[in-house]
Amino acid sequence: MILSATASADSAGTGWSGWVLVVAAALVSGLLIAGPALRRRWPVAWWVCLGFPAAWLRVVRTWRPLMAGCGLALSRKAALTVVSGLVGNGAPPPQPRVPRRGLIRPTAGGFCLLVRLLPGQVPDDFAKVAPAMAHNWEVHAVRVSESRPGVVRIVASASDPLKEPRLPRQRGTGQMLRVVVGVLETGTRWVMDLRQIPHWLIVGATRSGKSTLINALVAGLARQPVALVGIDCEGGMELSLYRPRLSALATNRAQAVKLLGSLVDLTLDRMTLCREARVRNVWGLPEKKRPVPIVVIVDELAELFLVASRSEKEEAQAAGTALIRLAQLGAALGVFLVVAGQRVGSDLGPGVTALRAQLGGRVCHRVADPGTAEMALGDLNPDALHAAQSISPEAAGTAVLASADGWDRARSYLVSEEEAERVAEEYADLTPYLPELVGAGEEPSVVRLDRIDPNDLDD
Ligand SMILES: Nc1ncnc2c1ncn2[C@@H]1O[C@H](COP(=O)(O)OP(=O)(O)OP(=O)(O)O)[C@@H](O)[C@H]1O
Repeated sequence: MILSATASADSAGTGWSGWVLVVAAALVSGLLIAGPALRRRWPVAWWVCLGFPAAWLRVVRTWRPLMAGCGLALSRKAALTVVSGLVGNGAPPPQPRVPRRGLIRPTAGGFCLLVRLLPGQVPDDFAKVAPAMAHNWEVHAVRVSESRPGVVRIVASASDPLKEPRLPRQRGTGQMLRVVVGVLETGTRWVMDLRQIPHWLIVGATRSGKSTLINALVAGLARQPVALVGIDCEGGMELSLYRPRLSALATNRAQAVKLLGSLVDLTLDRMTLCREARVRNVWGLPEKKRPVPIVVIVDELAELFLVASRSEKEEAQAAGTALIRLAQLGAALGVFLVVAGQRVGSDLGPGVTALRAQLGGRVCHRVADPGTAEMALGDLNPDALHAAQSISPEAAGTAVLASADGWDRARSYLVSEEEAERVAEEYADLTPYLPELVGAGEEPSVVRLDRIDPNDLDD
């Protein structure tokens, strides 16, 4: 009786495990068949279900031979080898030591892991063999950075996230002055955060993607309670698109000098306000008293600095000095600069290098001359220079970003001029009235937009 009960339980158990095996096999084969379609339609789901487990297996399987092949394994002490040879009676000598790796964690479009360095190794030793790792693990790219002393972080991207960056459904970050403008090579969002890095220099040859990036930035900022001011000395051809959402726009250098002068005065007034309230920046002021943040967008820096005749020299110097003062004072007083240019070099004028030093955020698209890439990235991160110089013309919108913290490759979302224009029109009601710029507005072609009744604001 007992025997027959055990036998029936056994057969039931086999039945269950059989079914589990069949279902698992069906699931795996279904996933394999639907794999390519799944990858196209839901890349993250594909990566989690199929891509990551396969990559995990490859890393685990190849870690030791890869480290040995790349010269990152350390052979055991000679004495130990001799002793093991004597004791082990001809047994194979002990394996060389390889760097210890931590857990392999999945990311949105790849995986990352931490690796402890062996004695005598530096992070550069790993950075040099990153291409070998990428080939071995069959991933698009591998980046190596120092995580903390003695430990490196290896980040692998399975495919190139910059190939076709998809516009996310929600582009806002919910925070003021932070805009998601594109995607980073690591698969994460590229956030331009003006509170963290207040001033930016964006360079790139013609058709490299500067305007598209500015479109993405403006489309994000236009929805926020901030003032946008444009300086476009090429007759306003680029920035006049956002005209309904701009609090002021200068379309030639004479107007730009006037507008920049007014902005410097406004900044000095804010300084007095902060001093009287005994706070160190506008963010320390009570919300009701806090002045509206102003983002000044300068398109084509060279137009401000270039001098064709002697008479223009003074104007160019005045524009340069005002920009530098704004950059120096603005961050704490709620004035932010985004300066774009095709060619930025010290030959434009003595103020350019001083201005560059104040623009902490750098974005370098494909450039026509190495000097501009050097100007944008060279002083912060020489490693980024090579990456910037290898951007191809087909990859418009791709850029190298650098700040004091490091560098990244990224690509902006393709926000067309029509889309930017539509957003500017839609949010025109949010355009703040800036009485301080009234002086600059006296020139007929400096546009001042009194979209908001100042009395409403006072309430
Ligand atoms: N992020 C992107 N993704 C895909 N295509 C892009 C991207 N950025 C730019 N492009 C393509 O490149 C073209 C030129 O871009 P854009 O007008 O931004 O260049 P630009 O550097 O401002 O040029 P210019 O200095 O001549 O005004 C766009 O019309 C678009 O087709």
